[in-house]
Amino acid sequence: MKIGILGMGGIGSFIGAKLTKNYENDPETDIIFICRNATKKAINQDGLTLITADETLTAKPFLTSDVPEEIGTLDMLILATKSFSLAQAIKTYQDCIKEDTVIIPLQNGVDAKDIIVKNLNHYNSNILEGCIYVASNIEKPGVVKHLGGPGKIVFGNTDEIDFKWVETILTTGGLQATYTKDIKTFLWKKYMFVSPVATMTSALNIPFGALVENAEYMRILENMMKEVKALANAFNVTITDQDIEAALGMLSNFPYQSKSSLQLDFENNSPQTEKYNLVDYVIEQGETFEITVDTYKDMNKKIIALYTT
Ligand SMILES: NC(=O)C1=CN([C@@H]2O[C@H](COP(=O)(O)OP(=O)(O)OC[C@H]3O[C@@H](n4cnc5c(N)ncnc54)[C@H](OP(=O)(O)O)[C@@H]3O)[C@@H](O)[C@H]2O)C=CC1
Ligand SMILES: CC(C)(CO)C(=O)C(=O)O
Repeated sequence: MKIGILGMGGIGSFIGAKLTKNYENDPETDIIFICRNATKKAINQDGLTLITADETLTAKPFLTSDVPEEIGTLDMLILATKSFSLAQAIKTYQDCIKEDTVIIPLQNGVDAKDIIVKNLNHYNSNILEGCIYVASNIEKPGVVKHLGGPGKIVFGNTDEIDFKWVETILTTGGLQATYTKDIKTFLWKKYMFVSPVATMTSALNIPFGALVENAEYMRILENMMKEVKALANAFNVTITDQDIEAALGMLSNFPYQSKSSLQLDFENNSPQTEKYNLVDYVIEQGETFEITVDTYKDMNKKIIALYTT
């Protein structure tokens, strides 16, 4: 089995280090890190380092490459780029994907599968959907720190094909992974937390703790969650008021100074951010389905004023 991980940043490295360590003595399983430039150079030189609270793992994969011919065709491809890199990444590694390659995207968002389908030049019935519950960031190329969260992967599909066997491959590889046919609900529930929190903390330029301690901010956040709930319903996914309560409560589990990755990307003047997937997508789909997303529109105006003038 040839497993490729595309994008060796916070998420890809968390997954890649564990899979490599757990499959290092298995001659039948090759783990391939698909990365480029400084990351590729650092991993080739020193291996990939994952720093966790309990241990520091150094992993040397079967292959580190950004050359499709060298990578060859893959049996499984885990997509761990940011959302804005997904379309180009699929186009670049098109030849590594055969008809039955199992593809698992883990981006924050609900449209990764649509992006893959749009950019793959052939039919593939094995494009799954997924998400990961973790906080893991690049310290420097080839060195990644697991900051918290269980690292649990939830993945699945909604058609009749059974991919339970993929769960066994991932768990044998040292990952917490759960296969579900209800993946849309998981994706939307995660989105219903990540998107409003990222949008609001970016728009107001405040850490998570400053949201929690302000009742008016929490009321606005709840409105945004309700707007996502309405949108999920338009996609035939049920989000309940209890889910919203739980999401609001979850915010207090983060340290006061926590910031969303969207906010950090704005602060760091990153050339690209996930704003489209986390903010604009809700507004765009709201308009398509004629769902009121006024709170999102207000916050979007603030984001534009704060970061693009
Ligand atoms: N980090 C986290 O804790 C969490 C992140 N997420 C989500 O997971 C996704 C990934 O996030 P994260 O890991 O933080 O992102 P990072 O920016 O840390 O990593 C993305 C990596 O993808 C690489 N990449 C992009 N395009 C290509 C390409 N064509 N070929 C090879 N490598 C490529 C980038 O490399 P390069 O530098 O060369 O461009 C970079 O190393 C996002 O959607 C995020 O929202 C979800 C939960 C938590
Ligand atoms: C909001 C958070 C920290 C939740 O995991 C996240 O995933 C992000 O900032 O992208």
